[in-house]
Formats: sequence, C-alpha cells, structure tokens
Amino acid sequence: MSRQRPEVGSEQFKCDSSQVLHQFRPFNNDVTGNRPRDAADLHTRRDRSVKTPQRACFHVSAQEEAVEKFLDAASRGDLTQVSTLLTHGPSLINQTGNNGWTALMLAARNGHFHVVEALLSNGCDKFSVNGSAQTAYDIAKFWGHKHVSNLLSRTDDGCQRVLPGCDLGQQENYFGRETLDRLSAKRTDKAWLEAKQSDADTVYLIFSKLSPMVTSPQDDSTGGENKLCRFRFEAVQDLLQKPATVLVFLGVERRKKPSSSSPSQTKEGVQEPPAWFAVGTDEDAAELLKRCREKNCSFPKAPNRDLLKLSEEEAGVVAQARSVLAWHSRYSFCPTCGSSTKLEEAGHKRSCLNSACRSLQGVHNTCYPRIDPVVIMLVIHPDGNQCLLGRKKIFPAGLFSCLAGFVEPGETMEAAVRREVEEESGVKVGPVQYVSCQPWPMPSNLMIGCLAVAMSTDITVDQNEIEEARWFPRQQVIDSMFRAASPAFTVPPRQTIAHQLIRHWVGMNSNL
Ligand SMILES: NC(=O)C1=CN([C@@H]2O[C@H](COP(=O)(O)OP(=O)(O)OC[C@H]3O[C@@H](n4cnc5c(N)ncnc54)[C@H](OP(=O)(O)O)[C@@H]3O)[C@@H](O)[C@H]2O)C=CC1
Ligand SMILES: [Mg+2]
Ligand SMILES: [Mg+2]
Ligand SMILES: [Mg+2]
Ligand SMILES: [Zn+2]
Repeated sequence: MSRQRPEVGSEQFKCDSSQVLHQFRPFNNDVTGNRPRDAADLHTRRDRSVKTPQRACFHVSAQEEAVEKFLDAASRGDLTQVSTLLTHGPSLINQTGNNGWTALMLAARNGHFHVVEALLSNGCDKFSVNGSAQTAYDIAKFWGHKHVSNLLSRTDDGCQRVLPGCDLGQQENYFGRETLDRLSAKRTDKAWLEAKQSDADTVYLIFSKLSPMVTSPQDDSTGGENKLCRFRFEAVQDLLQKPATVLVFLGVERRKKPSSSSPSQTKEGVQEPPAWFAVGTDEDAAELLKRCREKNCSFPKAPNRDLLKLSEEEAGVVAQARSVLAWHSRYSFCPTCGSSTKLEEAGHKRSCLNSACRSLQGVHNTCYPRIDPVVIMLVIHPDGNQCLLGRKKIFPAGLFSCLAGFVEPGETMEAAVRREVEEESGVKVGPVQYVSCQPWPMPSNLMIGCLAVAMSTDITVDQNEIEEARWFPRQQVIDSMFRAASPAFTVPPRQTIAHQLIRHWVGMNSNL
C-alpha cells in the first residue's frame, strides 16, 4: 500500500495528529495508590505497561512517523531501535506525543532501565514535564521502578556516594532554575561591566512597576507561555542615562560549549557568553512598549498569575531580577539614618552616603537586598492518609493550599512550622522534614517547603488569617490533582511549591 503524505495543516494530517498518539496519563487513568505486593502483581503491572497505540490511518508526515516509531520503541524498551533512530535523527530525543510524553517518560513508565540510560547519555532533557506536569522521574517513582527513578535523580556518581538518596529532580521548583551564572565576583569589576554593557550580545530586560515586559500568545485560551522581551544596548541606551533608572547585572548565560554564532571575544580571544541586565525604570509604560518590535507586548499587572506563565528558564531570571528591583524600589534611603544611598556592586548593594552612619560599621546587612524566609508545610494526619489544607478569604473559590507563615527572628525552621500551624489551625505538630525550597519574588520570599506530622487533629482556625482548614483524604487529593472532571476542591497551580509538596506526599504514599 502506498502511503500518502499530506502537507502539515491539511485535513488528513489533522485527523492523524489527533488520533495517532494516546494520552498517556498514568495518574489520570489508572492510579491505584498501591504497590505490587508479590510476583503475580508485578507480572500484572508489566502486562499493563503503556504501549503506543496502533495508528488509525496512514496519512502522516515523515517526521510524525519517525517520532511515533521512536516513542513506540522507547515504550517497548527496544534499545536497538531507539539507538538506530537516534543515530539517524538526533532531534528526536526530546520529541513528544500528544500529551507531552517524551521517549524518556515512556521508558521510565515501563521501567526500561537501559533505554533510560541511553536517552540520558544522548543528552535528553530529564526535567521536561508532560501534560500532567510529571517529569520522567515522577513517573518512574510513581510506578515503583526504583532503579529507574534512582538513575533519573542522580546528578553524578560522586553525588550519590557523598549524599546517598539525594534527589535533584525533586528539589527543583518553578522560579528556582539558575539559568544564568551570577558571576558575583564581576559585580565589582567596573571595566568588565562597562565593556559588557555595550557588548552587541548583551541582553536587557525592561521592568516597569516591577513587571517585566513580555510578549503573550495571540490566543490566551491556549495556555501558551509568556516570553520576556529582550533588548540590545542601543534600544535601552537612553534609559540607562536617566537618574531614576536602576540597572542590575544578573549574570551571564550558562553554556555547555561556545556557540559559533556571534560570539563575544575577550582580548585573549576566549569566547564569553552573553551578559544579562535588568533595567528598572519609571518611564511611561505605554512609551516603553513602543520600543518593542514584537506583537502583543505588555507589562502584566497581576504578578501572582502572570509571572507563572513564563518558561522555567525565564522564571528563574525573573525571580532574581524582580526581587532585587523590588528591594531598590522600597529601600531608596538608608534604613539606619535616612540619608541618600549610592548603588554599588552592579545593583546588588546600596551604601549610605553619610560617612558617620552606623550601617557602614560592623555588619553591612542593611546594604544588601532582603530575603524573607517563609515556612510552607503539608501537615499529615497521624493516620498517614489525610493532609491538612486551608484557604484564605482572598483565594479563588474552592482553592485549598498548604499552610504557610513568615519565620520570625531567632526561630528555627522547625519551630516556625509548629508555631504557624498551631496559630492558624490549632493543630499541634511533631516531626518536621525539609523537602525543597522556592524563591517567590512577590516581592522577596524564600519558601521553605516541609512535611510535618500532626500530634493532634482538632481544628480551630484563626479567622484573621484563614477562612477554613480541613483534613483531606488522600484519595480526594489524588482526584482533585489528577483525575476528577469536577473535583471536590482545587489545588494550587503546579508552579507553586504548595502544589509540589502535595504531589510529593501523594507520590510518597503510592509507594508505601
Ligand atoms: N509559593 C507558594 O506555594 C505559596 C506562597 N505563599 C507566600 O508566602 C507568604 C507568607 O504566607 P502567609 O500565610 O501570608 O504568612 P503568615 O501566616 O505569617 O501571615 C501573614 C501575616 O504576617 C505579616 N507579615 C508580613 N511580612 C512579615 C514578615 N517579614 N515577618 C513576619 N510577619 C510578616 C503580615 O502582616 P501585614 O498584613 O502587615 O503584611 C500578615 O498579617 C505570602 O507572601 C504568600 O504569597 C503562601 C502560600 C503558598
Ligand atoms: Mg500565620
Ligand atoms: Mg499563613
Ligand atoms: Mg506569621
Ligand atoms: Zn545611613
């Protein structure tokens, strides 16, 4: 039978692309919450392994066909075919099926250790997420393929030896990616900074009222990403001359190997990656937008919602830039004596101009950007099968989240968890375990994510802070997170550490 290959976009192609690849959603389709207990169970699980479906008809592009073959080979654990296809088409490595499943995820789902190993050694992105916001690591862990999840969580063999069980995949949260190398030593190198400012490769981000200029997808209903508008020196040169402008050096791009396109050269001829700066300005926002050639530019007004639409890479940059700019906007004068201050260290320090000021003696901590530590905790019921979630009045209807609160002076992280939970819900907490943390640039929190075990279960909410708090059964949490069409309550979005803590607990229990 000869195969027709219609152009992408034709009706025949649309028919294929919507039917060819299944929605592989282990959480959505067949969460059991139970671990197999014996060999028979294991066998059943193997039989239930995810397979790529048969294609409904043959009208596919060559690229679509190659992707389908590749994903199918990975899900079956066919190492030979995976390797052969990669040799002929290295760009297949991070290709996805309909619900965002990569070959790595499919291999991880079915416990194919050697395929996972081969994909990793070919440089696949192990942090990419599918349509249910799961990484390959999450999937392997959920399905109990421990050898695969260990492999995926490994930074390198050395790390595993030094810190057994260290879990890199579990530690990264939105806003937490270190996209740039901060090069803090260069903040005092005036000659280097000046040269970088006018360099043709240097990237400038413009912020107005702490909001970065972004381009949004034409159709917001698609849930597409916002992208930071990037400017060159010529486009911001006039802004940099204005006294009210704040310029912050963010770092240089991290590069595995130097790119051949427009590399910067030092005097010694060594290539240097592009530097990034944030520009905070009080110029009129409408005028600023005229500088951008791209369509749909704006300065989003609701940070809690709009800053969550960036890519992981750009969110990491914004976390740093927004917090530093927020500090400049609120600490214009010396907090010790009220005198004027001068910007130093490429925007990372403000020193008092009064030479007799106490802030210049001893510890200079008032001169640096502030960061507020906040504990955020998922409190687990003593029965291990329910968790405590609460809602503030300002939350959207139906949303319940982890309890959280600012750490106070002279307080340990554990004590802050116990105090805040008791203040807000009346529940007493015993053991506390750190999970991961998240920079939260609204304006400058460091969210310290913990699990905690309750020692009492009666709830009395502090109406000033919390409207309602409840114990939620584990199955109801799973349904709300992954399955139900009309869930009993809404969990916070995946970009919040609250969501990640809840997911961490659900994943932990599924392997008990
Ligand atoms: N990323 C995530 O998943 C989540 C992030 N968060 C963030 O965590 C933060 C704290 O949570 P929240 O429950 O409000 O905290 P708290 O429970 O501590 O309650 C907030 C109260 O603390 C006061 N406060 C403000 N700043 C400080 C400070 N530096 N030290 C001590 N008290 C302070 C506030 O007073 P005043 O009214 O005077 O400001 C407010 O009354 C919020 O900014 C929130 O955005 C919260 C939940 C989820
Ligand atoms: Mg509180
Ligand atoms: Mg609170
Ligand atoms: Mg508090
Ligand atoms: Zn001072």
